[in-house]
Amino acid sequence: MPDIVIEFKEVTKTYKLYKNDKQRLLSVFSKKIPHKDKKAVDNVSFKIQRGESVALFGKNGAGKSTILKMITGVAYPTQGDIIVKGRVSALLELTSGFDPEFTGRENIYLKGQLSGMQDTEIRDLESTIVDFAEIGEYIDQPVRTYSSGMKARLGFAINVNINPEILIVDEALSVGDVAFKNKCLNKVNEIIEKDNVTLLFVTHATATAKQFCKRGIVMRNGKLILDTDIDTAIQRYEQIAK
Ligand SMILES: Nc1ncnc2c1ncn2[C@@H]1O[C@H](COP(=O)(O)OP(=O)(O)OP(=O)(O)O)[C@@H](O)[C@H]1O
Repeated sequence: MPDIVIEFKEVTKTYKLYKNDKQRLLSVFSKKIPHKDKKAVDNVSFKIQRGESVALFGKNGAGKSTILKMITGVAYPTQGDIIVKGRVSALLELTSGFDPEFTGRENIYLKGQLSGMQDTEIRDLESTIVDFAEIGEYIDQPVRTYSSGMKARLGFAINVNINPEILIVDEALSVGDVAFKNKCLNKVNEIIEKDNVTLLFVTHATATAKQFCKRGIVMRNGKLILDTDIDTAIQRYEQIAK
């Protein structure tokens, strides 16, 4: 029996578009406010097995981020079912979820707890995370005093070191300088080389996708149009992206 860790079953996500914010607010009280429906994800089904590395391709607005948001639980499907098994680490919005008044070190505990870890487990990883982030004495300063690059470094350091079972990487991942970026890429490589770690990678950079993934899913206007080996997926994506 294949060990499926992510499954989308006929998933649709519809956003309601209102004329303006006032109309959007009024819609909370009345169902009669005029709006247009936008299907960001349209009847999408796929299964990803434990240990697979899958690239998700599509032009701007194809529905990739919406899929990731539903996997991480930030957005919910309007129709269909989603099954996600295991600890998800999303290298997406690295700077979100920090409490600005807490120090970097305290935020390590905060994020660890939110990921379902015990304090003892977090304590064991604390020095690894601090060393990885390379933000020096700022680790004991409140996060509100950090530059955006420092926040991203700490966010990345936490997310990759909490032993994720499912790793979600967005190409928007540009954390700090070249040296740190290379360190991040090496770390992602190291994680996905472990058996049993599943990778979902969203990118427009087909060469990088090929480096990490064997399978590719191509999205267009919210629909899944192809789910196949990485070479065929890249070929198709390059055709539609022209
Ligand atoms: N909160 C929202 N309200 C209304 N429409 C939305 C919302 N979020 C996304 N959309 C729309 O849904 C569609 C899919 O968006 P999504 O962000 O998933 O695309 P994407 O493939 O990730 O694009 P990109 O490569 O630009 O990040 C787009 O047309 C977008 O405008």
